[in-house]
Amino acid sequence: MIALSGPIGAGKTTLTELLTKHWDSQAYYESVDDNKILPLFYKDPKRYAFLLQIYFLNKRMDSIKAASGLSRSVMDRSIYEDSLLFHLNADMGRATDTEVSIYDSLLSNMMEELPRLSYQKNPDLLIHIDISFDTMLKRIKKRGRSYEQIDADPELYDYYKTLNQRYVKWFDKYDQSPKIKINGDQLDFVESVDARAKVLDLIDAKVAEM
Ligand SMILES: Nc1ncnc2c1ncn2[C@@H]1O[C@H](COP(=O)(O)OP(=O)(O)OP(=O)(O)O)[C@@H](O)[C@H]1O
Repeated sequence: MIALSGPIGAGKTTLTELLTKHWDSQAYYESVDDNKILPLFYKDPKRYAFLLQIYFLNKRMDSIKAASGLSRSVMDRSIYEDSLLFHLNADMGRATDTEVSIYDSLLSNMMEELPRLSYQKNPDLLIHIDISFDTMLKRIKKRGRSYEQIDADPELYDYYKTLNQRYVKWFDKYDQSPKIKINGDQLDFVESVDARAKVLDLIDAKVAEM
């Protein structure tokens, strides 16, 4: 099982599609457009931050159970990033200490690897797509999901900026599995065929050495 990570608009969904076509393996997507809580969260983050995390935690655990054990299955986002996002929201006063501590302990309880379980919850490889803050803003604008737009809510600018910075530290510290970083600014695999081939080569080489 392989998990992708990266900031909003990094291209996780596209890379999941590319990889699973390339390997003829199974993709696990968390549909953003069907998520009824996400627009509510963007409108009133204080009220919906905790509920949104419980929603994601539940959904991602479903994907982990389905994807685990399947060779080269790919999840379009890792469960650990939810925690990164939730902590950022909590630091912005959108969740209480009690909610954070319940979330943290629930996550660690759910992710504990038990020898008697037939499936493993941590991925075999994490593929992280690193994009700069500028690229992130451009992609968010280009994609045009209404609730993500800074024009509609200027406070999102700081939220996105801090999020992007926290991703860098998060990836450096990540140690739950082997990992590889793709420079999404230099290798625009969404637009460029050459970049696509290079990214697939990099990932194939990493998988071969595991
Ligand atoms: N745990 C979370 N807490 C708060 N918001 C979240 C969380 N997970 C995802 N989101 C929000 O959901 C939306 C989709 O995010 P995500 O990065 O998963 O998909 P994406 O932007 O479509 O990714 P990509 O373009 O890389 O395929 C974003 O607005 C993001 O902020």
